[in-house]
Amino acid sequence: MDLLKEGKQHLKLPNAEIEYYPNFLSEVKANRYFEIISDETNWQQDNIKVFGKTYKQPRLTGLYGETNQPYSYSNIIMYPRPFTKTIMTIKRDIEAISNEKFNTVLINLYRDGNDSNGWHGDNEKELGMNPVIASLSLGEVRPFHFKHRKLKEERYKINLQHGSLLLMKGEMQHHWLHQIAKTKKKIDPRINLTFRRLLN
Ligand SMILES: O=C(O)CCC(=O)C(=O)O
Ligand SMILES: [Fe+2]
Repeated sequence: MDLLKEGKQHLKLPNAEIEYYPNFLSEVKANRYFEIISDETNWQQDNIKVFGKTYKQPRLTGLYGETNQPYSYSNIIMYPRPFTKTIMTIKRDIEAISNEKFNTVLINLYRDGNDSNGWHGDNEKELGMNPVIASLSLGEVRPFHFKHRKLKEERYKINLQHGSLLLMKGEMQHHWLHQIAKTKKKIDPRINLTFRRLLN
């Protein structure tokens, strides 16, 4: 029985396509990857500027890539480290299921409910037109909110499960915004890996 296929959910929305695999990784594999990625990632906390004021980004991040091409977003420039063995293995499995190729991964660590990722689209120039972004979630379940920039009734939420894979496709990054909101609840850490393909 093909559990991955069985668990696949496909959402066709105006200007976006989403595929969600709630059980992409087994519980055992997801637990193991959570531990390895927590330990091996060279976590950094950058400063971000919001309306001229400087703040610490409300989460820790790490960037890994095939090339040494930097990635910049929200006035931050990140320089990649080479892929680790674990990241290569995860990347291979995500490429197999998605039929896409990725050369960069941005890793986020949300230490608790105070950590977040504000409304944004991953629409940086170096990702090109209609990028496919593959997002793997490990650890605490957090709601992923997304809303259309213009069609106000188009707002949704997916609770991203431990070991799940979310593929964002089509025009989504140009027409929609997404976020991981803060919460007052006492929650455990969550790690998210977003695989991307940077054009050179
Ligand atoms: O943590 C997530 O699920 C989303 C991360 C994200 O949107 C990003 O890194 O661009
Ligand atoms: Fe994003």
